Amino acid sequence: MSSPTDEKYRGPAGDLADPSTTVLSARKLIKTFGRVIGLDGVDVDLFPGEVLAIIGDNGAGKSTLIKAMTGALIPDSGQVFVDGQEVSFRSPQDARSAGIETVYQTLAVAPALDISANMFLGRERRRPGVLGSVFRMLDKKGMKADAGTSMANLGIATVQNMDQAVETLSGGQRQAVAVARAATFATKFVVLDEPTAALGVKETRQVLNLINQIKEKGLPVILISHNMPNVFEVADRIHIARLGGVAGVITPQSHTPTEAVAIMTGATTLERG
Ligand SMILES: Nc1ncnc2c1ncn2[C@@H]1O[C@H](COP(=O)(O)OP(=O)(O)OP(=O)(O)O)[C@@H](O)[C@H]1O
Repeated sequence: MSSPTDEKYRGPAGDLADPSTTVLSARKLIKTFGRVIGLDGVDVDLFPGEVLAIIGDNGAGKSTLIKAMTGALIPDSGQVFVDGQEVSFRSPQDARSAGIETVYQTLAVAPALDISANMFLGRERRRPGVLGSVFRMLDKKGMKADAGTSMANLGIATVQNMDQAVETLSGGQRQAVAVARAATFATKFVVLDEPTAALGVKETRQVLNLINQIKEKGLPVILISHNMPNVFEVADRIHIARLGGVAGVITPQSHTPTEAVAIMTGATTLERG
């Protein structure tokens, strides 16, 4: 029999799911860097339509976990399932082809290019007919229109002109372009690694709104963040990474931010069932 306190700390959120019911599942992921253990047998589930936050102290293994699930790092062992099918991504491009978009802290935007060129970077669309197939002409008009529609659909009203070079945008607007690009091309889920770390209050609000918009579109989101108020505002579940492992999975309803930090730092242990 468990006491109410045990129940609270165990929570329903940490039970592992059948990968056939998840968008993404990782099982027993291990990644070492020489003697350093990056991942020590980590399990993760991402359910349809949810925002899953990944929190943890510096060096807890958050980035390594994301990279090992999205082809940027190849795990030493373990399994990754997408829509119930086991995958083994060998590169980030493999994951992109499978409908997974990741926005890293170090933004992969091309500053000198305009917004629509950035949106379609690496996925440039050619003009129809011989103009595209023989002369390799780009469908700039179509890309511009679609970039504008994507930004508008995501409620990004502050960027008016798709011809504007990305280097002239504010940090928040640049982040918005990167997130909009991810949301436009992802068909499975979007991963955001510290999307608000370098942003001011207003810009952070814009990115949080974007996360909610992506969720409303039905795309699940994995959000890595150190910002507890942000995490508690947008996450459905919170995966707490610690020392290469998992300290537990909680929800904003089951725990307070203070309790989350205590679990994250090892001051409290989250008992698992
Ligand atoms: N390429 C690498 N070579 C050697 N060690 C690495 C490498 N990448 C990560 N590590 C180590 O693996 C552990 C987990 O690092 P990781 O970057 O995943 O942590 P994190 O939780 O994302 O941290 P932060 O919040 O500081 O970004 C750390 O001890 C780190 O030093």
